[in-house]
Amino acid sequence: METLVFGAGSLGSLVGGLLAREYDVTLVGREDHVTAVRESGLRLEDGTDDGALEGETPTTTRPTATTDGRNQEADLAIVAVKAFDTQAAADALATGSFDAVLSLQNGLGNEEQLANRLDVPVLAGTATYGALLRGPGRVACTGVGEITLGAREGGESALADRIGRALTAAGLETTVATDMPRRLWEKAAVNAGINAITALTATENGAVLEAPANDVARAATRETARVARACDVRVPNREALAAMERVAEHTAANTSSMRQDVLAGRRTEIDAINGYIVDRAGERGLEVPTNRTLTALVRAWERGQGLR
Ligand SMILES: NC(=O)C1=CN([C@@H]2O[C@H](COP(=O)(O)OP(=O)(O)OC[C@H]3O[C@@H](n4cnc5c(N)ncnc54)[C@H](OP(=O)(O)O)[C@@H]3O)[C@@H](O)[C@H]2O)C=CC1
Ligand SMILES: CC(C)(CO)C(=O)C(=O)O
Repeated sequence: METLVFGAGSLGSLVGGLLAREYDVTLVGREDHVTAVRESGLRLEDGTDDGALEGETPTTTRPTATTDGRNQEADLAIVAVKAFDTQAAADALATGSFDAVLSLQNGLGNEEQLANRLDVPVLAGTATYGALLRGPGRVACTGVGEITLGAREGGESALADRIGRALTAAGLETTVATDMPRRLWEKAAVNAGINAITALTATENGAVLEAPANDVARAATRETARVARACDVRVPNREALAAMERVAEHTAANTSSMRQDVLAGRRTEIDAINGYIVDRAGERGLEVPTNRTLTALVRAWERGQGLR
């Protein structure tokens, strides 16, 4: 399975590096990383606390690497850019030729943007692997998780089954799911409850389990589940709240991706998480005051940094 990974940052380099043990992989990334990969290969390192990858890493794989994502050809294109770069990725991929495109991004609306621009099937996906680009040509797996993928509208998909088998054969933990809309919305409900709050309050994920942040996190999660149902995706409040608190408990000592972005002075994925929920709620005449406030505050921070 020839694979193009569009967005060779942390997640894209990890997934691309793991796949390159088995398949021809092309990474589309930035200059310094691409140069390092071309010169010395891509080094995969074990960044897990418990040495979960010991024995398999460090290892060096040799994917092809380029800074130009236009006019590429592959069986599969995996999109691993931040959500605010999805449209640019779609525009570049539209100049190439692929049998399928798979998003592994966080947030909502990425698959829709890709599908609106591309003539090939777009699959939905999520990744619970932890990845960190430690420097040019060096990526660490900070947590072994899994990739879940399937038809973006839900239901059976022979294409998703085929890609799922190929990812599994390359040693990636993979699940093919028939309920991707529910999974994406539930993940968004988790992120809506954790990411912006921890970014704004400079706390670790576990903080949302305790007063006074817990009320705000639960309100954001409940609002998200309500909007999901208004979009015909069945996400009961009880399940969304349980998922948010389960993830916060399991990752209590972790720094959320949005807090990491804020700490690094980078643009966040607020538009694809709380912001997306505000937009869908607005279209349906629903009030989502908690998500609206969190979105406004994170956008105000981004504006203050000159990031938007
Ligand atoms: N990291 C993780 O552990 C996980 C991440 N995710 C999700 O995966 C997605 C990617 O996250 P992550 O890997 O952390 O993000 P990164 O910012 O590390 O990776 C994205 C990379 O793509 C590059 N890029 C963007 N546009 C282009 C382009 N047109 N051409 C070439 N390179 C480009 C970026 O460069 P530049 O920064 O210079 O623009 C960056 O290096 C997000 O949606 C995230 O939420 C999901 C699960 C786990
Ligand atoms: C699940 C969670 C909240 C883990 O930190 C995450 O997905 C993120 O930080 O973006």
